[in-house]
Amino acid sequence: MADLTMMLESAGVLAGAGGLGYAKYRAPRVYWSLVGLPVTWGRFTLSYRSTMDVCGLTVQPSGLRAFMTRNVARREVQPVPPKIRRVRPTATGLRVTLRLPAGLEPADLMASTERLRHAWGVHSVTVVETKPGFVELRMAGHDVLKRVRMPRSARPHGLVVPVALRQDGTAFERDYRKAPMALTLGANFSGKSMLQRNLIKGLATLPVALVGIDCKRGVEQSAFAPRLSALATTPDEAAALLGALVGEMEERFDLLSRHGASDVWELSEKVRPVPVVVLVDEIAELFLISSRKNEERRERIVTALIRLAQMARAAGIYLEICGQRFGSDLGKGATMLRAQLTARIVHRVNDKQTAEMGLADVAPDAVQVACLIPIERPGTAVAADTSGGWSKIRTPEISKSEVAAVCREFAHLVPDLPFLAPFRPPVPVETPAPGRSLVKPRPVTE
Ligand SMILES: Nc1ncnc2c1ncn2[C@@H]1O[C@H](COP(=O)(O)OP(=O)(O)OP(=O)(O)O)[C@@H](O)[C@H]1O
Repeated sequence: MADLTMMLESAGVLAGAGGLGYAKYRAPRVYWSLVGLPVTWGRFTLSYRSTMDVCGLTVQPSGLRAFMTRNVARREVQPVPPKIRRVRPTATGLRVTLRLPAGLEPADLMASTERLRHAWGVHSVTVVETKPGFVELRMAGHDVLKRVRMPRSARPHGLVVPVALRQDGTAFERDYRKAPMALTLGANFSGKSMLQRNLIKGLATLPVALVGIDCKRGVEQSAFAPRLSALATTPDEAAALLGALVGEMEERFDLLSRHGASDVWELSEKVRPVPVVVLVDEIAELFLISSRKNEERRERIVTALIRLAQMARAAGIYLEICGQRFGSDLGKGATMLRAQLTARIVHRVNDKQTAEMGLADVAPDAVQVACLIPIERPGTAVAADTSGGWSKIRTPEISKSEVAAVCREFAHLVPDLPFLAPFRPPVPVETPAPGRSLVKPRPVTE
């Protein structure tokens, strides 16, 4: 019934808009549901066997099956493709679940995605292993990353935040329990801050403490002050804040050992400390030093970051680090820290070396893809997952004021954490009067 209503609505839109040609480019979802989907489904059904055959994705049938075909059905024994288990249309594409026969593995299909996409005339085909022996072919009918619309079901929950759309039309989520430490790289204007905005918008609604480190004097993060438990806007403040986080991590380890737990998630809700997400806007600001006297501060910052990256997961403290580059050129400790940040997102880069810094150790085949992200598609990136796979993603565009409004709405969720109290940011005044201060200090509650 819902489908019928959608079709009728779509037909109305089409009639009003002036036809298929218009819809194909201006309303690709409407075009897909009225034209693309039936055509692709038909094409797929009719050509499935022959396409799999020419792509080399068939195997000889088992001995019993070959015997039955030869002697009962009295037909010539033909190689068989993976069995289709389910075909499911979506608003942007078609999903097909396949049972792999012995002799085929997901990598065989992954290597043929270009050929499959041309054979069925779709924008892209992504192969995802759903469980051993099963894969899902995700066909996207059009370029869903051109205008990002997140699936309606994508909502923050637990410690999972949907932050972008994948090329196959599914939501890309940051899951802090699965991938606690993350690194986002990208050139100037590639969309790193947009990704952090999307993260903060989602995290703000969850029961977590948000800690910002934005040494560009807080230009990006100070607007989110109502929902931040702490904000450092200079390297000196960052050094003190990171020191406090290391102290808290050690106290949480004492708590874990008193309860015989190895992770905060093993503790009962009553004693479990609040998860803390630390968002660093530009890592280079913490590593680079302008004079010798800053060396000691740099040393403290780098040591604290490495300790947090190595151990803080169990204490429920998570790192989300952004930067333009992150290699040995940042100096001692940089590559060691990078190795601990296993969730990687790489936006458009200026040179292949930067893409390699982010992806070579976790998803080497994605390096070339990151190098080809066009400048006119800000917010597009390659996200590597912890299993060695990767996907092309793009964040939804969202304004700073929209995220600031969410932060104000959920300001009541700022947890009471005394160790962060000295670092609480001043809360921006919503509509400053001319000539008046833009910020007012937040009262510190001990
Ligand atoms: N997903 C997106 N869709 C559309 N526009 C975007 C997207 N992401 C970023 N942009 C635009 O691209 C520009 C740069 O984005 P952003 O500030 O996030 O980049 P950045 O990598 O943080 O840059 P810098 O390193 O200079 O701070 C902004 O004008 C922003 O509006």
